[in-house]
Amino acid sequence: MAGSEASCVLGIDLGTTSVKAALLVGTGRGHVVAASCSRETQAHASSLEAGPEGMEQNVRRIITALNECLAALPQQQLQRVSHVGISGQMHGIVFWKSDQGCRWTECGTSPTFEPEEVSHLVTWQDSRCSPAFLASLPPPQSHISLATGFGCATVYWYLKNSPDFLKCYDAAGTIHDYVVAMLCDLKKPLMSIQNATSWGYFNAKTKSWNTDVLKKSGFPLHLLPEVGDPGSIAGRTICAWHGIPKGTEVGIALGDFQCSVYSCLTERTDAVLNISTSAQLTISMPPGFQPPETPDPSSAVTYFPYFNGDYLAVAASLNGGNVLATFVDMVSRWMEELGLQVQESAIYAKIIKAALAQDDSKLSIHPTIFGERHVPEQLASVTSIAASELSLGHVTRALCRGIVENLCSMLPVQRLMETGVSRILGSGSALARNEVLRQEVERIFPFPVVYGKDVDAAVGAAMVMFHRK
Ligand SMILES: Nc1ncnc2c1ncn2[C@@H]1O[C@H](COP(=O)(O)OP(=O)(O)O)[C@@H](O)[C@H]1O
Ligand SMILES: O=C(CO)[C@@H](O)[C@H](O)[C@H](O)[C@H](O)COP(=O)(O)O
Repeated sequence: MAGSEASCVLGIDLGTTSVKAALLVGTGRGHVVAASCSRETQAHASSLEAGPEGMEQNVRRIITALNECLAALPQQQLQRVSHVGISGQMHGIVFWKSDQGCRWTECGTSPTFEPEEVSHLVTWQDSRCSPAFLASLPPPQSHISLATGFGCATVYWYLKNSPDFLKCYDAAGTIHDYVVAMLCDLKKPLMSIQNATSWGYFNAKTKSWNTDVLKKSGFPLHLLPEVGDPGSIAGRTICAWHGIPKGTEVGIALGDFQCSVYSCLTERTDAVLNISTSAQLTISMPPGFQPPETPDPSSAVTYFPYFNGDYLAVAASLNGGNVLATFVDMVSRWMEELGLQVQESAIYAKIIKAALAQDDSKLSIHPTIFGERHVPEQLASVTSIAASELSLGHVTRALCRGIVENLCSMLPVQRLMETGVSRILGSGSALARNEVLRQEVERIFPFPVVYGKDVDAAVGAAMVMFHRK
Protein backbone atom coordinates (compact mmCIF):
# COMPACT_ATOMS: atom_id res chain seq x y z
CA MET A 1 0.00 0.00 0.00
CA ALA A 2 2.52 2.57 -1.14
CA GLY A 3 -0.60 4.55 -2.03
CA SER A 4 -1.57 8.05 -1.05
CA GLU A 5 -2.68 7.25 2.54
CA ALA A 6 0.35 5.24 3.72
CA SER A 7 2.29 7.00 6.48
CA CYS A 8 5.87 8.04 5.77
CA VAL A 9 9.10 8.09 7.76
CA LEU A 10 11.72 10.75 7.09
CA GLY A 11 15.42 9.93 7.41
CA ILE A 12 18.07 12.66 7.51
CA ASP A 13 21.84 12.32 7.42
CA LEU A 14 24.03 15.33 8.25
CA GLY A 15 27.27 14.25 6.60
CA THR A 16 30.63 15.95 6.46
CA THR A 17 30.19 17.04 2.83
CA SER A 18 26.46 16.87 2.24
CA VAL A 19 23.05 16.61 3.86
CA LYS A 20 20.78 13.85 2.62
CA ALA A 21 17.11 13.14 3.21
CA ALA A 22 15.04 10.09 2.31
CA LEU A 23 11.30 9.48 2.61
CA LEU A 24 10.28 5.89 3.28
CA VAL A 25 6.74 4.72 2.62
CA GLY A 26 5.35 1.50 4.06
CA THR A 27 4.27 -1.25 1.68
CA GLY A 28 2.49 -4.47 2.61
CA ARG A 29 5.86 -6.25 2.82
CA GLY A 30 8.15 -3.53 4.14
CA HIS A 31 9.01 -0.13 2.76
CA VAL A 32 10.21 1.68 -0.35
CA VAL A 33 12.26 4.86 -0.72
CA ALA A 34 9.61 7.16 -2.22
CA ALA A 35 11.85 10.24 -2.58
CA SER A 36 15.32 11.38 -1.67
CA CYS A 37 17.52 14.43 -1.95
CA SER A 38 21.13 15.43 -1.29
CA ARG A 39 22.72 18.90 -0.97
CA GLU A 40 26.36 19.83 -0.43
CA THR A 41 26.71 22.02 2.64
CA GLN A 42 29.78 24.05 1.54
CA ALA A 43 30.13 24.70 5.27
CA HIS A 44 33.91 24.83 5.72
CA ALA A 45 34.85 27.69 8.05
CA SER A 46 38.15 29.06 9.33
CA SER A 47 38.93 28.47 12.97
CA LEU A 48 39.57 31.63 14.98
CA GLU A 49 41.06 29.75 17.91
CA ALA A 50 42.86 26.79 16.31
CA GLY A 51 44.10 28.28 13.03
CA PRO A 52 45.04 25.88 10.23
CA GLU A 53 44.80 22.86 12.53
CA GLY A 54 41.14 23.53 13.12
CA MET A 55 38.49 21.92 10.97
CA GLU A 56 35.25 23.71 11.58
CA GLN A 57 31.91 24.02 9.82
CA ASN A 58 29.36 26.80 9.80
CA VAL A 59 26.14 25.46 11.34
CA ARG A 60 23.97 27.97 9.45
CA ARG A 61 25.21 26.56 6.15
CA ILE A 62 24.43 23.02 7.29
CA ILE A 63 20.89 24.03 8.28
CA THR A 64 20.43 25.90 4.98
CA ALA A 65 21.39 22.72 3.09
CA LEU A 66 18.98 20.77 5.29
CA ASN A 67 16.17 23.22 4.51
CA GLU A 68 16.91 23.04 0.78
CA CYS A 69 16.85 19.25 0.92
CA LEU A 70 13.49 19.13 2.68
CA ALA A 71 12.00 21.79 0.42
CA ALA A 72 12.84 19.54 -2.54
CA LEU A 73 10.83 16.59 -1.14
CA PRO A 74 7.14 16.13 -2.06
CA GLN A 75 4.97 18.23 0.31
CA GLN A 76 2.11 15.72 0.29
CA GLN A 77 4.34 12.98 1.62
CA LEU A 78 6.03 15.26 4.16
CA GLN A 79 2.58 15.97 5.59
CA ARG A 80 2.16 12.25 6.23
CA VAL A 81 5.45 11.79 8.10
CA SER A 82 4.88 10.00 11.40
CA HIS A 83 8.51 9.66 12.56
CA VAL A 84 11.84 11.37 11.84
CA GLY A 85 15.19 9.56 12.16
CA ILE A 86 18.41 11.61 12.12
CA SER A 87 22.04 10.54 11.78
CA GLY A 88 25.24 12.43 11.11
CA GLN A 89 28.99 12.77 11.26
CA MET A 90 30.20 11.40 14.57
CA HIS A 91 32.86 12.62 17.02
CA GLY A 92 32.32 16.36 16.33
CA ILE A 93 30.98 18.95 18.77
CA VAL A 94 28.86 22.08 18.50
CA PHE A 95 28.06 24.40 21.44
CA TRP A 96 24.95 26.50 21.94
CA LYS A 97 22.95 28.52 24.49
CA SER A 98 20.14 26.26 25.54
CA ASP A 99 17.53 29.04 25.60
CA GLN A 100 18.74 30.68 22.36
CA GLY A 101 19.82 27.75 20.19
CA CYS A 102 17.53 28.76 17.36
CA ARG A 103 14.68 30.96 16.20
CA TRP A 104 11.62 29.54 14.47
CA THR A 105 10.55 31.56 11.40
CA GLU A 106 8.11 31.20 8.53
CA CYS A 107 9.82 29.68 5.48
CA GLY A 108 7.46 29.63 2.49
CA THR A 109 4.31 27.94 3.77
CA SER A 110 5.76 26.26 6.84
CA PRO A 111 7.91 27.24 9.85
CA THR A 112 11.57 26.33 10.04
CA PHE A 113 14.36 27.10 12.51
CA GLU A 114 17.44 29.28 12.13
CA PRO A 115 20.52 28.80 14.34
CA GLU A 116 21.06 31.66 16.80
CA GLU A 117 23.62 31.48 19.62
CA VAL A 118 25.51 28.50 18.19
CA SER A 119 29.26 27.93 17.74
CA HIS A 120 30.88 26.43 14.67
CA LEU A 121 30.85 22.65 14.52
CA VAL A 122 34.35 21.35 15.32
CA THR A 123 34.42 18.20 13.21
CA TRP A 124 36.05 14.75 13.42
CA GLN A 125 38.65 16.06 10.95
CA ASP A 126 39.93 18.68 13.39
CA SER A 127 43.59 18.20 14.28
CA ARG A 128 44.13 20.81 17.03
CA CYS A 129 44.77 18.16 19.69
CA SER A 130 48.36 17.02 19.14
CA PRO A 131 49.51 13.59 20.37
CA ALA A 132 51.38 15.41 23.20
CA PHE A 133 48.22 17.29 24.21
CA LEU A 134 46.16 14.09 24.20
CA ALA A 135 48.83 12.34 26.30
CA SER A 136 48.57 15.14 28.89
CA LEU A 137 44.84 14.43 29.46
CA PRO A 138 43.55 12.06 32.13
CA PRO A 139 43.27 8.48 30.79
CA PRO A 140 39.65 7.71 29.82
CA GLN A 141 37.82 4.69 31.22
CA SER A 142 36.58 3.61 27.83
CA HIS A 143 37.28 0.85 25.34
CA ILE A 144 37.95 3.55 22.69
CA SER A 145 41.28 5.42 22.48
CA LEU A 146 40.93 9.18 22.58
CA ALA A 147 41.79 11.00 19.34
CA THR A 148 41.84 14.54 18.03
CA GLY A 149 38.42 15.59 16.73
CA PHE A 150 36.61 13.74 19.55
CA GLY A 151 34.12 16.02 21.37
CA CYS A 152 35.60 15.64 24.87
CA ALA A 153 39.17 16.19 23.61
CA THR A 154 37.99 19.40 21.90
CA VAL A 155 36.40 20.62 25.15
CA TYR A 156 39.70 19.99 26.99
CA TRP A 157 41.50 21.94 24.26
CA TYR A 158 39.20 24.95 24.78
CA LEU A 159 39.56 24.61 28.55
CA LYS A 160 43.33 24.98 28.19
CA ASN A 161 43.62 27.38 25.25
CA SER A 162 40.45 29.47 25.23
CA PRO A 163 38.44 28.99 28.44
CA ASP A 164 36.31 32.10 27.79
CA PHE A 165 34.92 30.44 24.66
CA LEU A 166 33.29 27.73 26.80
CA LYS A 167 31.71 30.33 29.12
CA CYS A 168 29.50 31.51 26.23
CA TYR A 169 27.58 28.22 26.04
CA ASP A 170 25.66 25.89 28.33
CA ALA A 171 24.81 23.03 25.93
CA ALA A 172 26.72 20.86 23.47
CA GLY A 173 26.18 17.88 21.19
CA THR A 174 26.99 16.51 17.77
CA ILE A 175 25.44 18.46 14.88
CA HIS A 176 22.62 15.90 14.65
CA ASP A 177 22.00 16.13 18.43
CA TYR A 178 21.68 19.90 17.93
CA VAL A 179 19.03 19.45 15.21
CA VAL A 180 17.05 17.00 17.36
CA ALA A 181 17.27 19.40 20.34
CA MET A 182 15.97 22.30 18.21
CA LEU A 183 13.16 20.29 16.60
CA CYS A 184 11.93 19.02 19.97
CA ASP A 185 12.94 22.06 22.06
CA LEU A 186 15.04 19.94 24.43
CA LYS A 187 16.49 22.11 27.17
CA LYS A 188 19.11 19.46 27.90
CA PRO A 189 20.41 17.73 24.75
CA LEU A 190 20.04 13.97 24.48
CA MET A 191 22.67 11.80 22.81
CA SER A 192 22.68 8.15 21.75
CA ILE A 193 25.35 5.86 23.17
CA GLN A 194 26.66 5.56 19.58
CA ASN A 195 27.55 9.25 19.51
CA ALA A 196 28.56 9.42 23.19
CA THR A 197 31.12 6.66 22.55
CA SER A 198 32.49 8.74 19.68
CA TRP A 199 33.22 11.69 22.01
CA GLY A 200 35.57 9.74 24.29
CA TYR A 201 35.39 9.46 28.12
CA PHE A 202 32.28 7.31 27.79
CA ASN A 203 31.86 3.80 29.14
CA ALA A 204 29.62 2.02 26.63
CA LYS A 205 29.12 -0.97 28.97
CA THR A 206 27.67 1.08 31.83
CA LYS A 207 26.27 3.66 29.35
CA SER A 208 27.73 6.49 31.41
CA TRP A 209 30.24 9.32 31.11
CA ASN A 210 33.52 9.06 33.04
CA THR A 211 32.23 11.79 35.36
CA ASP A 212 34.72 11.10 38.19
CA VAL A 213 37.74 11.33 35.88
CA LEU A 214 36.36 14.39 34.10
CA LYS A 215 35.32 16.22 37.28
CA LYS A 216 38.77 15.85 38.89
CA SER A 217 40.35 17.63 35.92
CA GLY A 218 37.89 20.53 35.87
CA PHE A 219 35.95 19.42 32.79
CA PRO A 220 32.67 21.38 32.44
CA LEU A 221 30.33 18.47 33.19
CA HIS A 222 27.22 20.56 32.44
CA LEU A 223 28.15 20.38 28.73
CA LEU A 224 27.72 16.60 28.63
CA PRO A 225 24.36 15.56 27.13
CA GLU A 226 22.00 13.03 28.69
CA VAL A 227 22.41 9.65 27.03
CA GLY A 228 19.89 7.17 25.67
CA ASP A 229 19.63 4.02 23.59
CA PRO A 230 19.76 4.17 19.80
CA GLY A 231 16.28 3.61 18.43
CA SER A 232 14.60 5.46 21.30
CA ILE A 233 12.50 8.61 20.87
CA ALA A 234 14.06 11.95 21.87
CA GLY A 235 10.87 14.01 21.68
CA ARG A 236 8.22 15.46 19.39
CA THR A 237 8.47 18.33 16.92
CA ILE A 238 7.32 21.59 18.52
CA CYS A 239 6.23 23.16 15.21
CA ALA A 240 5.03 21.99 11.83
CA TRP A 241 8.38 21.74 10.00
CA HIS A 242 8.46 21.78 6.19
CA GLY A 243 4.92 20.42 6.33
CA ILE A 244 5.79 17.62 8.78
CA PRO A 245 3.02 17.77 11.40
CA LYS A 246 3.70 19.31 14.81
CA GLY A 247 4.02 16.54 17.41
CA THR A 248 5.83 14.10 15.08
CA GLU A 249 8.13 11.72 16.96
CA VAL A 250 11.86 12.31 16.47
CA GLY A 251 14.40 9.58 17.22
CA ILE A 252 17.52 10.15 19.28
CA ALA A 253 20.33 11.09 16.83
CA LEU A 254 22.41 8.16 15.55
CA GLY A 255 25.88 7.59 14.13
CA ASP A 256 26.06 7.80 10.34
CA PHE A 257 28.15 4.72 9.85
CA GLN A 258 25.82 2.61 12.05
CA CYS A 259 22.90 3.88 9.91
CA SER A 260 24.71 3.07 6.65
CA VAL A 261 25.24 -0.44 8.00
CA TYR A 262 21.60 -0.67 9.15
CA SER A 263 20.39 0.27 5.67
CA CYS A 264 21.95 -2.80 4.07
CA LEU A 265 23.26 -5.41 6.50
CA THR A 266 21.01 -8.45 6.56
CA GLU A 267 23.35 -11.40 7.11
CA ARG A 268 26.07 -11.91 9.70
CA THR A 269 28.25 -13.06 6.79
CA ASP A 270 28.12 -9.56 5.21
CA ALA A 271 30.81 -6.89 5.59
CA VAL A 272 29.88 -3.28 4.86
CA LEU A 273 32.25 -0.97 3.02
CA ASN A 274 31.22 2.68 3.14
CA ILE A 275 33.06 5.44 1.31
CA SER A 276 31.77 8.98 1.76
CA THR A 277 34.03 11.79 3.04
CA SER A 278 35.73 9.19 5.25
CA ALA A 279 35.69 5.42 4.74
CA GLN A 280 34.77 2.46 6.91
CA LEU A 281 34.96 -1.31 6.61
CA THR A 282 32.70 -3.02 9.12
CA ILE A 283 31.62 -6.43 10.31
CA SER A 284 29.07 -7.20 12.99
CA MET A 285 30.22 -8.95 16.15
CA PRO A 286 28.31 -11.97 17.51
CA PRO A 287 25.45 -11.27 19.98
CA GLY A 288 26.76 -10.87 23.52
CA PHE A 289 30.21 -9.67 22.38
CA GLN A 290 31.80 -7.16 24.73
CA PRO A 291 34.88 -5.16 23.70
CA PRO A 292 38.04 -5.42 25.81
CA GLU A 293 37.90 -2.98 28.77
CA THR A 294 40.93 -1.06 27.57
CA PRO A 295 41.76 -0.20 23.97
CA ASP A 296 44.87 -1.13 22.03
CA PRO A 297 45.95 2.30 20.69
CA SER A 298 47.95 0.67 17.90
CA SER A 299 44.96 -1.28 16.60
CA ALA A 300 43.26 -0.05 13.44
CA VAL A 301 40.01 -1.78 14.41
CA THR A 302 37.65 -0.33 16.99
CA TYR A 303 34.36 -1.57 18.39
CA PHE A 304 31.35 0.71 18.16
CA PRO A 305 27.90 0.25 19.71
CA TYR A 306 25.30 -0.74 17.11
CA PHE A 307 21.68 -1.49 18.11
CA ASN A 308 20.18 -3.63 20.90
CA GLY A 309 23.50 -4.05 22.72
CA ASP A 310 25.33 -5.39 19.65
CA TYR A 311 28.72 -4.12 18.47
CA LEU A 312 30.33 -3.49 15.10
CA ALA A 313 34.05 -4.01 14.51
CA VAL A 314 35.13 -1.14 12.29
CA ALA A 315 38.22 0.01 10.48
CA ALA A 316 37.39 3.72 10.33
CA SER A 317 39.75 5.43 7.91
CA LEU A 318 40.21 9.19 7.93
CA ASN A 319 41.14 8.92 4.25
CA GLY A 320 38.17 8.18 2.01
CA GLY A 321 36.41 10.37 -0.53
CA ASN A 322 38.11 13.39 1.07
CA VAL A 323 41.41 12.28 -0.49
CA LEU A 324 39.84 12.44 -3.96
CA ALA A 325 38.15 15.74 -3.05
CA THR A 326 41.58 17.13 -2.07
CA PHE A 327 43.09 15.90 -5.34
CA VAL A 328 40.27 17.53 -7.33
CA ASP A 329 40.72 20.75 -5.37
CA MET A 330 44.47 20.66 -6.06
CA VAL A 331 43.92 20.17 -9.80
CA SER A 332 41.37 22.98 -9.82
CA ARG A 333 43.78 25.36 -8.03
CA TRP A 334 46.65 24.48 -10.34
CA MET A 335 44.43 25.16 -13.34
CA GLU A 336 43.35 28.46 -11.84
CA GLU A 337 47.01 29.43 -11.35
CA LEU A 338 47.55 28.54 -15.01
CA GLY A 339 44.68 30.83 -15.95
CA LEU A 340 41.89 28.25 -16.47
CA GLN A 341 38.68 27.83 -14.52
CA VAL A 342 36.99 24.43 -14.48
CA GLN A 343 34.09 23.32 -12.27
CA GLU A 344 35.01 20.62 -9.77
CA SER A 345 32.18 18.35 -10.96
CA ALA A 346 33.71 18.48 -14.46
CA ILE A 347 37.11 17.54 -13.03
CA TYR A 348 35.60 14.51 -11.26
CA ALA A 349 33.98 13.40 -14.51
CA LYS A 350 37.24 13.79 -16.48
CA ILE A 351 39.54 12.08 -13.98
CA ILE A 352 37.14 9.15 -13.54
CA LYS A 353 36.89 8.76 -17.32
CA ALA A 354 40.68 8.94 -17.70
CA ALA A 355 41.21 6.29 -15.01
CA LEU A 356 38.59 4.00 -16.55
CA ALA A 357 40.67 4.02 -19.72
CA GLN A 358 43.75 3.12 -17.66
CA ASP A 359 42.81 -0.14 -16.04
CA ASP A 360 46.17 -0.79 -14.43
CA SER A 361 49.14 1.15 -13.11
CA LYS A 362 52.34 0.33 -11.26
CA LEU A 363 52.25 3.78 -9.70
CA SER A 364 51.68 3.28 -5.98
CA ILE A 365 49.98 5.89 -3.80
CA HIS A 366 49.68 5.45 -0.06
CA PRO A 367 46.96 8.08 0.33
CA THR A 368 46.90 8.90 4.07
CA ILE A 369 47.17 12.69 3.74
CA PHE A 370 45.05 13.02 6.90
CA GLY A 371 46.95 10.39 8.90
CA GLU A 372 45.05 7.60 10.65
CA ARG A 373 44.00 7.58 14.30
CA HIS A 374 46.24 4.60 15.13
CA VAL A 375 49.23 6.11 13.21
CA PRO A 376 48.61 9.88 13.03
CA GLU A 377 52.16 10.68 12.00
CA GLN A 378 52.21 8.35 8.97
CA LEU A 379 51.25 10.63 6.08
CA ALA A 380 50.88 9.93 2.36
CA SER A 381 53.61 8.83 -0.01
CA VAL A 382 54.00 7.98 -3.69
CA THR A 383 56.36 5.26 -4.93
CA SER A 384 57.18 3.47 -8.19
CA ILE A 385 56.94 6.67 -10.19
CA ALA A 386 57.81 5.87 -13.81
CA ALA A 387 57.96 8.62 -16.44
CA SER A 388 55.47 6.60 -18.51
CA GLU A 389 52.85 6.55 -15.72
CA LEU A 390 52.18 10.20 -15.02
CA SER A 391 48.88 10.70 -16.83
CA LEU A 392 45.73 11.80 -14.99
CA GLY A 393 44.42 8.31 -15.61
CA HIS A 394 47.40 6.63 -13.94
CA VAL A 395 47.34 8.97 -10.96
CA THR A 396 43.57 8.70 -10.41
CA ARG A 397 43.66 4.92 -10.77
CA ALA A 398 46.53 4.69 -8.25
CA LEU A 399 44.75 7.06 -5.86
CA CYS A 400 41.51 5.05 -5.91
CA ARG A 401 43.44 1.81 -5.48
CA GLY A 402 45.42 3.32 -2.61
CA ILE A 403 42.25 4.37 -0.75
CA VAL A 404 40.80 0.87 -0.94
CA GLU A 405 44.12 -0.83 -0.13
CA ASN A 406 44.67 1.41 2.88
CA LEU A 407 41.24 0.53 4.28
CA CYS A 408 41.90 -3.18 3.68
CA SER A 409 45.25 -2.94 5.43
CA MET A 410 43.30 -1.82 8.52
CA LEU A 411 40.88 -4.77 8.42
CA PRO A 412 42.55 -7.36 6.18
CA VAL A 413 40.69 -9.66 3.81
CA GLN A 414 42.21 -12.62 5.69
CA ARG A 415 40.41 -11.56 8.88
CA LEU A 416 37.15 -11.13 6.96
CA MET A 417 37.52 -14.67 5.64
CA GLU A 418 38.28 -16.05 9.10
CA THR A 419 35.08 -14.49 10.46
CA GLY A 420 33.06 -16.08 7.67
CA VAL A 421 32.39 -13.03 5.50
CA SER A 422 31.02 -14.04 2.10
CA ARG A 423 29.77 -10.73 0.65
CA ILE A 424 30.70 -7.04 0.60
CA LEU A 425 27.92 -4.47 0.73
CA GLY A 426 29.15 -1.17 -0.74
CA SER A 427 27.60 2.09 0.41
CA GLY A 428 28.29 5.83 0.38
CA SER A 429 28.08 8.33 -2.42
CA ALA A 430 31.82 8.51 -3.11
CA LEU A 431 31.53 4.84 -4.09
CA ALA A 432 28.19 5.24 -5.86
CA ARG A 433 29.55 8.07 -8.03
CA ASN A 434 32.97 6.64 -8.85
CA GLU A 435 33.28 3.55 -11.05
CA VAL A 436 37.06 3.44 -10.62
CA LEU A 437 36.69 3.07 -6.84
CA ARG A 438 34.13 0.32 -7.42
CA GLN A 439 36.50 -1.50 -9.78
CA GLU A 440 39.26 -1.33 -7.19
CA VAL A 441 36.90 -2.65 -4.50
CA GLU A 442 35.99 -5.56 -6.75
CA ARG A 443 39.64 -6.18 -7.51
CA ILE A 444 40.77 -6.40 -3.89
CA PHE A 445 37.94 -8.42 -2.33
CA PRO A 446 37.58 -12.10 -3.19
CA PHE A 447 33.81 -11.83 -2.49
CA PRO A 448 30.84 -10.61 -4.51
CA VAL A 449 30.18 -6.87 -4.02
CA VAL A 450 26.64 -5.47 -3.88
CA TYR A 451 26.08 -1.69 -3.99
CA GLY A 452 23.56 0.55 -2.26
CA LYS A 453 22.49 4.03 -3.26
CA ASP A 454 24.03 7.36 -2.28
CA VAL A 455 21.69 8.20 0.61
CA ASP A 456 22.31 5.07 2.66
CA ALA A 457 22.71 6.59 6.13
CA ALA A 458 19.51 8.66 5.66
CA VAL A 459 17.66 5.51 4.61
CA GLY A 460 19.14 3.64 7.59
CA ALA A 461 18.06 6.38 10.01
CA ALA A 462 14.53 6.19 8.59
CA MET A 463 14.53 2.37 8.76
CA VAL A 464 15.40 2.46 12.46
CA MET A 465 12.30 4.59 13.06
CA PHE A 466 10.25 2.50 10.66
CA HIS A 467 11.01 -0.66 12.60
CA ARG A 468 9.96 1.07 15.83
CA LYS A 469 6.52 1.92 14.47
N1 LIG B 1 30.99 14.94 -8.86
C1 LIG B 1 31.49 13.93 -8.14
N2 LIG B 1 31.76 12.73 -8.71
C2 LIG B 1 32.26 11.71 -8.01
N3 LIG B 1 32.53 11.77 -6.69
C3 LIG B 1 32.26 12.92 -6.06
C4 LIG B 1 31.74 14.06 -6.73
N4 LIG B 1 31.58 15.07 -5.83
C5 LIG B 1 32.00 14.57 -4.66
N5 LIG B 1 32.41 13.30 -4.78
C6 LIG B 1 32.92 12.41 -3.69
O1 LIG B 1 31.93 12.28 -2.70
C7 LIG B 1 32.52 12.53 -1.40
C8 LIG B 1 31.48 13.09 -0.46
O2 LIG B 1 30.44 12.18 -0.34
P1 LIG B 1 29.18 12.51 0.57
O3 LIG B 1 28.30 11.31 0.57
O4 LIG B 1 28.57 13.77 0.14
O5 LIG B 1 29.88 12.64 1.98
P2 LIG B 1 29.29 12.73 3.44
O6 LIG B 1 28.30 11.61 3.63
O7 LIG B 1 30.50 12.54 4.27
O8 LIG B 1 28.66 14.07 3.59
C9 LIG B 1 33.65 13.47 -1.68
O9 LIG B 1 34.62 13.41 -0.66
C10 LIG B 1 34.16 12.99 -3.05
O10 LIG B 1 35.12 11.96 -2.92
O1 LIG C 1 35.33 7.76 12.58
C1 LIG C 1 34.37 7.10 12.45
C2 LIG C 1 34.02 6.01 13.41
O2 LIG C 1 35.02 5.95 14.38
C3 LIG C 1 33.55 7.35 11.30
O3 LIG C 1 33.35 6.14 10.74
C4 LIG C 1 32.26 8.04 11.64
O4 LIG C 1 31.20 7.40 11.00
C5 LIG C 1 32.19 9.48 11.28
O5 LIG C 1 30.88 9.84 11.43
C6 LIG C 1 32.70 9.81 9.93
O6 LIG C 1 34.07 9.92 10.02
C7 LIG C 1 32.06 10.94 9.20
O7 LIG C 1 31.18 10.40 8.31
P1 LIG C 1 31.10 10.82 6.78
O8 LIG C 1 30.61 12.23 6.75
O9 LIG C 1 32.45 10.64 6.18
O10 LIG C 1 30.11 9.87 6.19
